Parts: sequence; structure tokens; C-alpha cells
Amino acid sequence: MAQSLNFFVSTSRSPDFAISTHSYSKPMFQTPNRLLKLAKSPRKPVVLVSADNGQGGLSAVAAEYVSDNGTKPIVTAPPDSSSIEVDAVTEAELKENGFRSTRRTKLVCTIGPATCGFEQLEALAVGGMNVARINMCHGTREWHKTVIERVRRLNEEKGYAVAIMMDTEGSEIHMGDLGGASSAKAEDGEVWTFSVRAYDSLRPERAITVNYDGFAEDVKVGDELLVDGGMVRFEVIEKIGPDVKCLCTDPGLLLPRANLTFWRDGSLVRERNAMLPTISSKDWLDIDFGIAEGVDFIAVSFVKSAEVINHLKSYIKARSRDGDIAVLAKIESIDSLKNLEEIIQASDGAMVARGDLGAQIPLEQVPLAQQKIVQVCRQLNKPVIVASQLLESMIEYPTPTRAEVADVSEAVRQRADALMLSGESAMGQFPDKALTVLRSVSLRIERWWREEKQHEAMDLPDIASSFSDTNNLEVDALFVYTKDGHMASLLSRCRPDCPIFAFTTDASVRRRLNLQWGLIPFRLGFSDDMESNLNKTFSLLKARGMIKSGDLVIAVSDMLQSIQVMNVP
Ligand SMILES: Nc1ncnc2c1ncn2[C@@H]1O[C@H](COP(=O)(O)OP(=O)(O)OP(=O)(O)O)[C@@H](O)[C@H]1O
Ligand SMILES: CC(=O)C(=O)O
Ligand SMILES: [K+]
Ligand SMILES: [Mg+2]
Repeated sequence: MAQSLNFFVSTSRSPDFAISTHSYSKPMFQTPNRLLKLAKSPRKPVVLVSADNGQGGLSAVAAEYVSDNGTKPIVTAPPDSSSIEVDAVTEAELKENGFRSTRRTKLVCTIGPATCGFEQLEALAVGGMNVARINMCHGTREWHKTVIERVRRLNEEKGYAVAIMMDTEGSEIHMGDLGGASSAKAEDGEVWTFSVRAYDSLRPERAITVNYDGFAEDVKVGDELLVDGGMVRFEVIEKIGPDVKCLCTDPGLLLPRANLTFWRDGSLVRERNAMLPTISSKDWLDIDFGIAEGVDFIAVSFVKSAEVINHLKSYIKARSRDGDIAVLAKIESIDSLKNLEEIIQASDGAMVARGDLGAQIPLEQVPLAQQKIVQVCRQLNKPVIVASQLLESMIEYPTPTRAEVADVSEAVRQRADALMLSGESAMGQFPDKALTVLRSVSLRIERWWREEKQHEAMDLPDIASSFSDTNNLEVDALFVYTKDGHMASLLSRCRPDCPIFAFTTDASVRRRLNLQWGLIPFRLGFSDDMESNLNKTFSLLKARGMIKSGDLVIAVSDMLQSIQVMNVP
């Protein structure tokens, strides 16, 4: 039976909106007309605040609703009305451990030779992979197509909602592919030749192809050449036509297509590639491929401004079947930091791409940049991924370093939406173990947040200041019925203590929601009648043992301006 609650309906505290409170008490709470009117004026946040859960003590829950008048309805065949799509791992987790223990931080795995087989992909899905990333820097389109098909098969056959993220190559300068070798060792004092010449079959010893034609003209004798942001260093000692002779000063392993940067007098040489477009002609072909294959996210490398994001978004809109590929901005250059807010505002999410970022700004600035990017994304309600070298040592070893565990913990503490594995899952020896480390560290830190009531003092202007009280109600789960996912992401942004069950009719919305903090996306056919939606959800979830009678649930929807609080019958 529904529980009796008193609600105060108010607009957010933001100075743009007048405070309007409205007390309301009903077993099944339906939004009063006053709220309906408010919510109907487009783009006005409305906050529903409940006080007094009937069991004494002040409690509050806030749900923010932004009217969706501008968004177009998504047309897809509704799923079978008698079923609910959820993956076996989530189902088992909910059954065994209940709501509290579900992982909130999402996990992205880069797929490479170590993980491209169907069984390997399945092992990652079982291990908690929410998003599979394919990096167009590596492999052929045929290879990527096979990976996409396998992930899709996994979703269809096993009920997963693993999303696909395509990461563009971008036009930064990088080495060639080492003629098929998996790596090459550069030793101290050796002289290597970097050249724009393509060595077709036989790569001479200590010779590296560079992908940028202007390379030999742009570098100067005395420049420092950094591979992968400093993993290996060279000094330019001589230029002979297209060949540039470089002396190895910091030895290390050269990996295929490793990124190259140049430093002169202690600062990064940027002019050389300022003219290169963010999205190269090869990238556009890859993007066409991604659109044709129906990827869920396109992550744009080396974004410099919001313009390129807007351009890509309109390109996708014109070409994609339902215009529903989300565009993520990779923050990995000085320019992207300079234009951070406008880039993130234009994007559907962002990635803290610490690998290249660390090659462009001093390493000691990377942690602060990360914190800033995560915060801006939260403010602007965009999902954010923390990426690169989280568990780098696990490429070779089965256990992480303590420092790596601390780094992962910090990203979880910052409440990033997602963590990403790169080489650890693409070509490492222990992809499943690395994923397990991300999963267990996430769970541990999230539990700490709840147990210690470590609710951040983050200022989210559009969310009721009663946000911290949200958790006092001790709700077991938030249910959100969402067509395009927007309402679900608003709830995710609040980072509540309880999991958010996001129900959507659309399989691609379900996959995209899988990147966002705390959302457990389900695919379910539903109508405008919330009462029947709830009854149906309860009976389907109860039948599968994912909820039980007495669980306290708050339900919101972006089709109807309603919020309901009830115990599962
Ligand atoms: N599809 C692939 N085929 C072969 N190797 C791959 C593939 N994807 C990734 N790798 C390997 O895994 C490593 C780490 O992957 P990652 O995606 O982080 O690439 P990256 O080269 O560091 O570039 P980026 O800056 O785009 O992340 C790569 O350097 C490469 O050796
Ligand atoms: C992920 C990525 O592109 C980077 O860290 O550079
Ligand atoms: K890339
Ligand atoms: Mg990068």
C-alpha cells in the first residue's frame, strides 16, 4: 500500500525562480496542478521536496524535472509488454545482495586483441563492463565491425545493455604501427630515425614512421621528442630530408601508434599541428562507419572547441537513423582545458583523457584538471569518464600497485560517472582481473560514502539544497520512467544513496544510460498510466526476485509530472 507523505512543492532555490511551496498529502501522490503548470513552462526546473515520511523525523527527497517540451519522441517498437529486459549480472546482484550493494560507478573497457573474442567479451560483461570502447587508432574497420557484432549478440542473447563507444583517432601526430611488431625497445644512447616515409614491408632497424607530413620541417635540432607523453624521450640531433635522427635520452618501450609531442625550451610546440583539423578525413570515414553500425557514443579526440562538437552533432542528426548517438568530448589538450565549459556544454558527456593530457600539461597538473573536469560535468549534468593508466601495471602483473588503487579510489570519491580501462583490457595479460579491481574498489568507496554519510558539499545550484536530506528517507530505490533518458540523468546527477532503476522503452536509450552513475537501466514497455506502469513493474520485478514487498520506492516519470512514494505491495 502507498505510504502517506507530506510534500512541499517548490521551485529550486536558484534566484531565477520564485519559491513556491505547496503542502500535499495523499496515499498515492499525484502532482498538484500548481506543479503541473510550473513544469509545463519549458526548461524550468521544478523540485519536489517531501518532508516527513510518516515515520517521524524530517526527510526529504528531491527530484528535479525539466520540461521536455522541445525533445522529439523516440519511435521504436515497444518491447514485449509482458517482459522486462535486464542482464543476468544485475539480476543476480539484486537478488543476492539487495539494492544497497549495487555498484554505482560505471566501467568502460577498451577492446583490443586481448578481449575481442565472444567469450572474452562475455567475461567482461559478467565482470561489470557497462561500455565497450573501440579505439579507431588501432585495428581495421572490419576488426571493429566484428567486435560491435559480438557485443550486440551478447546483448541480444544475454540481456546485457553494453553500449559501444567509438573513439576517433584525431589528427594528432603519432608513430606508425611498427610493421606488425607489438612493441620495440629503445635503449639509452641509441639513435633512432623518425621519418614520414612509409616503410612498406621491411622496417629498417631503429626506424619509425610518423603520420604527419610536415614533421621534418617542423622539428628543430635540439627539440625534445616525447613518446606517449614521456614514456620514452629522444633529442633531435640531425635532420636529413624526410628523416629526423633522434638520440634516446630516456629508454623505454615504444608501442604501435604511440602519440608524439615536441618540446622546445621547456614548452610544448603547438604551432606545428594547429592547422590540423580535430576530425580528420579518416575520422569522418570512421564516423560514417560508426553511424552505419549504430554505435551509442562517439568520443572525439583532441577537441579544441565547442564548434567541432556542434558540427558533429548536426552531422549525426542528419544521418543517423534516430539521431541518438551521444557525442563525448575528450579533454586531452591545452585548448580543451581553455574552452572547457563551452565544450562540455555542447557535448553529451566528457572523458578525462589523462594519457595525452599528461603529455600536454605538466604531470602534476593532471589531478587538478581531472577534479575540475569532473566538477564541471556534474554542474552541467553531463556524464564524465576518468581514463588512462588507472591500473597500468596490470597490463603485465596480476595485482595493481597501491598507488593505482589510490588513484582509482580518488576517481570514485570524486563521483565520476565512469572509470575506463585502456591497455589493461585491450592488450594486457589480466583484463578480467583489472576489471575486478575497478569493481571492488568502486564498491568499497561507495559503501564508505554511505556508511560515513560522506555526502559531498558540492554546490549544485539547480538541485534543491535539501539534497543531502534525500538520503535520510532511506528509500530503497528510485524508479524513473524515461523516454529519452533526461529525467534519469537528472536523478543520477544527485548521486543519491539508493540505486536508480531507469525504465525505458528504447533499447538504445537503455544502453546510453549505462554510462551514467547509479542508473540501472531496464527496457520495459510502459504507458502514460503511471499506476498501471508501477503495478506492472512491481509484478515483473517481484516475480524475478529483484524487489520484495515492503521495499520503499519513489517513482518519477518524464512523461507525466508526477512523483509517487510507496512501499512495494
Ligand atoms: N583495436 C586494437 N588493436 C590492437 N591494439 C589495440 C587496440 N586497441 C588498443 N590497443 C592497444 O592498447 C593500447 C592502449 O589502448 P588505448 O585505447 O588507450 O590507445 P592509445 O594508443 O593509448 O590512444 P588514445 O590516446 O586514443 O587512448 C594501445 O596502445 C594499443 O597497443
Ligand atoms: C584515452 C585517451 O585518449 C588518452 O588518455 O589520451
Ligand atoms: K583515440
Ligand atoms: Mg588520447
